[in-house]
Amino acid sequence: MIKAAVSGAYGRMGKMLIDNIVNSDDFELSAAFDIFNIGNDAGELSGVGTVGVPISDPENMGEILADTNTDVMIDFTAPDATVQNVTAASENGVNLVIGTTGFTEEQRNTIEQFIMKNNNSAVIAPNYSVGVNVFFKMIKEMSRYLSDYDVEVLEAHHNNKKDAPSGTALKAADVISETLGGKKYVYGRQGHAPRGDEIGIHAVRGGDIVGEHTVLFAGEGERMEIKHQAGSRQAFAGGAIKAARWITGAKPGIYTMEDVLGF
Ligand SMILES: NC(=O)C1=CN([C@@H]2O[C@H](COP(=O)(O)OP(=O)(O)OC[C@H]3O[C@@H](n4cnc5c(N)ncnc54)[C@H](OP(=O)(O)O)[C@@H]3O)[C@@H](O)[C@H]2O)C=CC1
Ligand SMILES: O=C(O)C1=N[C@H](C(=O)O)C[C@H](O)C1
Repeated sequence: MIKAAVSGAYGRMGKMLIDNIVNSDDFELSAAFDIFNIGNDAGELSGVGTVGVPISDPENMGEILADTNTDVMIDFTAPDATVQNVTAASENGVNLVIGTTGFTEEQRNTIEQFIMKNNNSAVIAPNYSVGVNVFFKMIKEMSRYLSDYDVEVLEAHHNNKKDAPSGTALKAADVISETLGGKKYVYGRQGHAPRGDEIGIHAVRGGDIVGEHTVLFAGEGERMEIKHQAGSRQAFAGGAIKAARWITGAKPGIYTMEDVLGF
C-alpha cells in the first residue's frame, strides 16, 4: 500500500483527493493537513465517512509525516503554503505531487532547489487532467503549422479561484512561445491597444466553472480553436493519483505530468 498524505485536505481538490485515496485498492490515507477544521476526521469532512485520520495543523507536518511513514504527499493549497509544506516533506524524505498554481518565479525556484537538495522526487504540474496534457501536445503541433497566425489564450474558472491567469493558461502560452522562439505576453487589453507579435492571455471568473481553456489561432480569412473543458474536478484528482502512484517508484528529480503519462 502507498501511504499518501493530503495537504489542503478541506479544500475543493483536497476533499476529492481523499475520496480517491480512500476508495482505491493501493493507497492508504496516512495524514491530512489544513489550517481549518483541525482535529476533525478528514473522511467525514470529505463525505466518505469516518477514516480515523484527523486534519492536522501544517505546523506539525514534518513530525507527522515521519511518524506515519508517509511515502507521498499531494499538495493543492496556495503558493506560500506549498513552499512551507515542501520544506517539511522534503526534509522527511516524502515525495511530492504538487498541484498548486500561481507561484512567483522565486517561489518555484525555492521549491525545486529544496527538493533537489534533499534528493527527493516530485511531480509539479499546473493541470493533472489527461485531456489538458494532450491539449498541450496539440497546441505545440498547431503552433508549428500556424506560426504566423495571431495567438490568444482564453481561460475561465469559478469565482473562488485566487490566481489569474490560470497555471494552465500560462503553460499553454509557454508551450507556444517555446515552439515559436519567444513571444511577448499581453494580459487582457484596454484602451489604445494595437495588436503586436504577442500572445494575448485572458481570464474570466464566474460561478462554479470548473476550468476551461481555449487557444485561438487567427489568420487571414480563417481561425482555429482548440478547447478543453473540465466538467468535474475528478479529471484533476484522478491524474494526481496517477502521478502519486508513478512518483513512488521514480528516481530523485522534478517531473511533469507529461513524464507520468509517458508523452
Ligand atoms: N494542478 C491541477 O490540476 C489543479 C490545480 N489547482 C490548484 O490547486 C490549488 C488549490 O485549489 P482548490 O482546492 O480549488 O482551493 P481551495 O482554496 O478550495 O483549497 C485549498 C485548501 O488549502 C488550505 N490551506 C491553506 N494554507 C494551508 C497550509 N499551509 N497547509 C495546508 N492547507 C492549507 C486552504 O485553507 P483556507 O481556505 O482556510 O485558506 C484550503 O482549505 C490552487 O492553487 C489551484 O489553482 C486546482 C485544481 C486543479
Ligand atoms: O483553481 C482551479 O480550479 C484550477 N486551477 C488550475 C490552473 O490554474 O490551471 C487547473 C484547473 O484549470 C483548475
